[in-house]
Amino acid sequence: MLGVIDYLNTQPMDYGITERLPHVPVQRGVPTAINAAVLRGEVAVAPMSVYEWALHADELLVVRDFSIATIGAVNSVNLFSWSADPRQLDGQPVALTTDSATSINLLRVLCERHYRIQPEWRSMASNLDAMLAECQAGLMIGDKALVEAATRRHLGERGLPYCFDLGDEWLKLSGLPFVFAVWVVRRDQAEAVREAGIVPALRAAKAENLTRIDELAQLYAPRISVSPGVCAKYLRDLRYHLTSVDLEGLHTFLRYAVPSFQPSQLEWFSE
Ligand SMILES: C=C(O[C@@H]1C=C(C(=O)O)C=C[C@H]1O)C(=O)O
Repeated sequence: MLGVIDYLNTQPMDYGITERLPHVPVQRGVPTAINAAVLRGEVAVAPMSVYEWALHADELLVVRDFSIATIGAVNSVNLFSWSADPRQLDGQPVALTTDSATSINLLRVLCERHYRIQPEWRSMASNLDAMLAECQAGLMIGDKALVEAATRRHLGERGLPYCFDLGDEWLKLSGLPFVFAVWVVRRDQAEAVREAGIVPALRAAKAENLTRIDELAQLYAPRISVSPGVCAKYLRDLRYHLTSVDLEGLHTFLRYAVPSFQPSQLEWFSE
């Protein structure tokens, strides 16, 4: 079973994959749902939040050269806030989307090491109106965050919230790229994944789709009601590889976020 995160950012790996792998069942969902399906053993290969992978690295192999990553602005991991400076969120209620495992921990790291504040965290569904009615700020990810950042709505009487891109904030702290997700294979299902040819199919889809970004953007834009231009720029600004500088960013984040993780626990999936 293949897991797919139902966001625009995974389209370069996922578009056309059911035609390439007609006999492989696919499960779709938000990152936390796919993370849980992998850990339960229902899904053998999927993109996974790097935070969750690091907690379970001994059960999982990592596919070489696949990621959802950024250098600077990512455009879809945004802290919407009534405060003009994140430092003003000290002691304030801040909502964290239940869809994310990596980005919520990126915000925790930024608060600890960059802003030096301690907000009061609240887990909430990805609804910006509800988050900002209850809290001083709210973290959103994925398509909903992309749409909110592209449209910048006024919310009730308080008007337009400030918007901080966590890709940018991480670059300011570390000077490095940030890796949100890697593709993992369950160690106990690696042989079945190899036999089904899933990773070569993902690799072929990625190679072809990255040459057709405008087409992917045109097809996806109506689903989220933003322009194809916004979708195409979003896809072009993201990184889908795991080069040595991405790995440096990943290991730096994990040193802060998952101190028990050792880089030697990273084991590659052999194709
Ligand atoms: C950049 C993003 O990366 C995602 C963020 C994730 C997380 O925060 O756990 C997991 C998978 C990625 O799809 C995004 O979805 O906006």
